[in-house]
Amino acid sequence: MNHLDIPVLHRAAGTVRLPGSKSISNRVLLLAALAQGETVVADLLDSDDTRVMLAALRQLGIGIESAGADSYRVKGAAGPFPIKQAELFLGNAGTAFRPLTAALALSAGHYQLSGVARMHERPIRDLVDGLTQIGAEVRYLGNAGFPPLQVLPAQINLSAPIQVRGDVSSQFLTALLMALPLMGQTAVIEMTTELISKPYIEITLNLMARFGVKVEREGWSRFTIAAGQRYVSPGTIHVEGDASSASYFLAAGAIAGGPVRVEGVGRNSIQGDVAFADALASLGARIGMGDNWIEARGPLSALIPSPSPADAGEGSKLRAFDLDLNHIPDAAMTLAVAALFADGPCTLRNIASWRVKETDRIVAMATELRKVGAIVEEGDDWLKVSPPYTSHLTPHASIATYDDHRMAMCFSLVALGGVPVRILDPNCVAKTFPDYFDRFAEITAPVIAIDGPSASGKGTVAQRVANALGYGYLDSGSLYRLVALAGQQAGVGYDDEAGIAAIAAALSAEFRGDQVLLSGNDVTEAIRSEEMSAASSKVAALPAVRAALIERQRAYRRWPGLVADGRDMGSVVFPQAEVKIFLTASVEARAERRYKQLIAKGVAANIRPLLQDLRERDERDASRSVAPLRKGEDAHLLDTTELSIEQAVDAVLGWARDAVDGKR
Ligand SMILES: Nc1ncnc2c1ncn2[C@@H]1O[C@H](COP(=O)(O)OP(=O)(O)O)[C@@H](O)[C@H]1O
Ligand SMILES: Nc1ccn([C@H]2C[C@H](O)[C@@H](COP(=O)(O)OP(=O)(O)O)O2)c(=O)n1
Repeated sequence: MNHLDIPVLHRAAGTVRLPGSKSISNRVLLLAALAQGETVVADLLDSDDTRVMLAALRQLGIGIESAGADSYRVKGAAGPFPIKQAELFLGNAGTAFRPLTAALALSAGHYQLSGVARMHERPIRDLVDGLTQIGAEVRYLGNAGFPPLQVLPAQINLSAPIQVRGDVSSQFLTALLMALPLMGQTAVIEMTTELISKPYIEITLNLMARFGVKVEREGWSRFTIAAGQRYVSPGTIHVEGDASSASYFLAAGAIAGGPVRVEGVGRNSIQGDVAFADALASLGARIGMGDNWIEARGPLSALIPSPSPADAGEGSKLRAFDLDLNHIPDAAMTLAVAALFADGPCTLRNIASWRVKETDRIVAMATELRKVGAIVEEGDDWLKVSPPYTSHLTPHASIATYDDHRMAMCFSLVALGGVPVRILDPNCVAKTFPDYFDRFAEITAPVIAIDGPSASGKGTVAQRVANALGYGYLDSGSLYRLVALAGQQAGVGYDDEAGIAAIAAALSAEFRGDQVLLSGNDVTEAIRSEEMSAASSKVAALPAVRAALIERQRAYRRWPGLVADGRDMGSVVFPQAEVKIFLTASVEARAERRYKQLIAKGVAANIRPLLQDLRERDERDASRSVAPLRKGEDAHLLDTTELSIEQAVDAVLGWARDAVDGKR
């Protein structure tokens, strides 16, 4: 079976930009389609479900254009869909199928809705019954109670309240609520059974309000949409990051030092799962929150006085917990794995819904947690997890994931316990977060940052250290050199900041062994010319160019680790690096090294101009306004003037070992 091996991880720190929330993405698309005016939907989730929704809306006559990465401009119909006849194929996208059924039932046209075989096994009777009560014509084309469906024009009558069950899925209520304002009349919905997943209805009501329609509710049993309301575009709407996806990163920060920051959700979030941060805080994690971000760090250790705030709390455990988690069933899974890192037995209560999700998550969780040494008891609607008696997790466990994206994501946290772990069928994360493991690596892979002036030996030492440790290697200077060369080829002046930054953002660079390719062409030698050395130093001084290259550099942070060399690796690009080194040598020694390098390559060289050039470049790199070259307080100084390459490499490896030992 396909698998992913996650190596031993000691620390989690960094920033993750979350993918858009699935629940919000498809709701916003539909509301924008029905609204009056044009809506720019920014940060939309790119997933199967949203692609299906976009295609269906276009087929129904809604003008939708791309407005940049993950952004769309939706021209609202200001009412029901303009196309009155359509056959829609909606794959397995429940978040498209249900709301579209309701909106089409009120659009006075002839429609057919179908999906993949699995979609035809998913019940829809409660919604169809609700629509039938108000006179809508919705017919089953296959098995009664299931898609595919046919929708016909009908006379809608809203004089009596619509009676709907709330205990199977809250999506049926969401679908009705979003469609009813199309009629412009007063509409009332009454729940006949207890409503589950209330936070999801809160999302629906909140988004409807953003589009100008207010729903009055009496508790969670009766909802009224007053007459005369219609959807109006709010202009631009940003889709929040997915709060359930945030839980893995926040837990990683709480377990393994942090700080880990997620961007895209925060204090103003409308998603119930942000309450996961409160749960983590009750375990002792230190949580920070802004409007659009949440940050987690490990608990402050009460016993060990910490020498500096940065070290505070490292190594201290989470507090054992006993929590009712009914309000955050998805994010609660993350807590079950976090329990491995607690100081005693932990109980998760009121999680019966786990039994009817992608798999029986109570059984799955208990089975897999035992594989890593946990002591687990389970009940109908609870789970009790105790860390292993020895407090050492079992290494090399093979974790089954049950075609459940959340199982795969949760169990990645095990590696933070200092043991390697194997995740079986890791691609199941594609359901909500296709590049989850890459993002997780970007906050957990150890980084050795080596900065210093030209010809100090950074590249030579960094490559040898990377080889010795089996880590990846990033020569960040080559990116600036590539930008300079691409700028020259495109005829853009080095003082045209916006022009060069655009080139940096779109740079098509590839490192293949020792070869460097620019747009597919080998430029390994070309970027090393003295002309490009000088030009790269110029483009590197442009703040917009540096900003454009940051994410690209961070994406090199992969398991089992990265050695990165440059000027601002430790200060800007990887401020959380485990080991930071400022590598230098006297300018004379450096000039002599360059001289020897050039002669060895058969290039005629002269020591004086080399000295002059180095001094000028040192000056420019050290005096620029953004990310100037200088030794940070937290960096080790390594002066190689009198050292051999081996001695320099040994010094770096020694610091790297100390850093890991300190984490044990
Ligand atoms: N102690 C040393 N540490 C690192 N490199 C050294 C040392 N002594 C001599 N060198 C040589 O210095 C030259 C410049 O190193 P390089 O890695 O290209 O520097 P940088 O990446 O900092 O510009 C290389 O040819 C390298 O072999
Ligand atoms: N992280 C980095 C890496 C390089 N730069 C700048 C500094 C240099 O002038 C150019 C080229 O860097 P490079 O490391 O390839 O140059 P040297 O090999 O040290 O001469 O880019 C930077 O500003 N920030």
